[in-house]
Amino acid sequence: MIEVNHVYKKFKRKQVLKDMSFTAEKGQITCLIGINGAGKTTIMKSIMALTPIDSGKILIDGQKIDKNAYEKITYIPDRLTMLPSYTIAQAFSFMSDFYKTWNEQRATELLAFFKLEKTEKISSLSKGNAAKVNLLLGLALDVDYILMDEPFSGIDIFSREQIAEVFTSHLIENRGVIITTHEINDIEHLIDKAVLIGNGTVLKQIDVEKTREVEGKSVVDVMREVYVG
Ligand SMILES: Nc1ncnc2c1ncn2[C@@H]1O[C@H](COP(=O)(O)OP(=O)(O)OP(=O)(O)O)[C@@H](O)[C@H]1O
Repeated sequence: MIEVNHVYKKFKRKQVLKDMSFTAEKGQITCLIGINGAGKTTIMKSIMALTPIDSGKILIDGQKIDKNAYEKITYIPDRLTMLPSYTIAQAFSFMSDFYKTWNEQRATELLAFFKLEKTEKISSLSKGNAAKVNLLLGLALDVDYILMDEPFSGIDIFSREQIAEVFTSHLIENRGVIITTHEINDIEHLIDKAVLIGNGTVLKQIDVEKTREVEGKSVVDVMREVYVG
């Protein structure tokens, strides 16, 4: 489990995270929802210890993140950071050299799933295909937790559907996934938990299935109550 406990973070005088607390379970997809600037990326980077927090505690399976934790967790940023001159094949060998947890077989499986060719150059990928390669490079690591920043952002409906399919496949099973979005519609049916963020804090955590069954409400219904009032 990832536990975020009473986390505070300021950038200069701006309090970006204020008493932020939530959990994300293994085997579940947790979605952080909030408008632009709500602090979603900051919390992801804080979980990865890429951004130092001012106070509070973040635990991964009960442990503070250290260099060994990087074999357990990975962060997929909102854009592909691989060298543009690389082909996908070169990106694969870079990942294999760099990460002990790289799983070439899974990478090849994902490549076929996304109908991409290893000979394609990163610089010539369309936006949607670049998003798929970005996701692929993260998903091909044998880690327990995957953090994804806006995996559906700015890509067409067919690519979104294809990416959504990955979320329901064995490629995700048993792993803990945290994704951020400000567009819930595409993924409401895929997620187990929604964490509604506003003003740097958690306004509400929703068990999606329970809320649907017991209260008859969708995530969007609850969002309307929380954000619109
Ligand atoms: N390195 C930084 N230095 C100064 N301010 C920062 C830094 N990183 C983030 N911020 C500020 O922190 C706030 C939260 O940013 P963050 O990127 O976490 O939001 P977000 O919810 O991910 O937004 P978006 O949906 O637009 O990606 C913003 O006001 C942003 O300007």
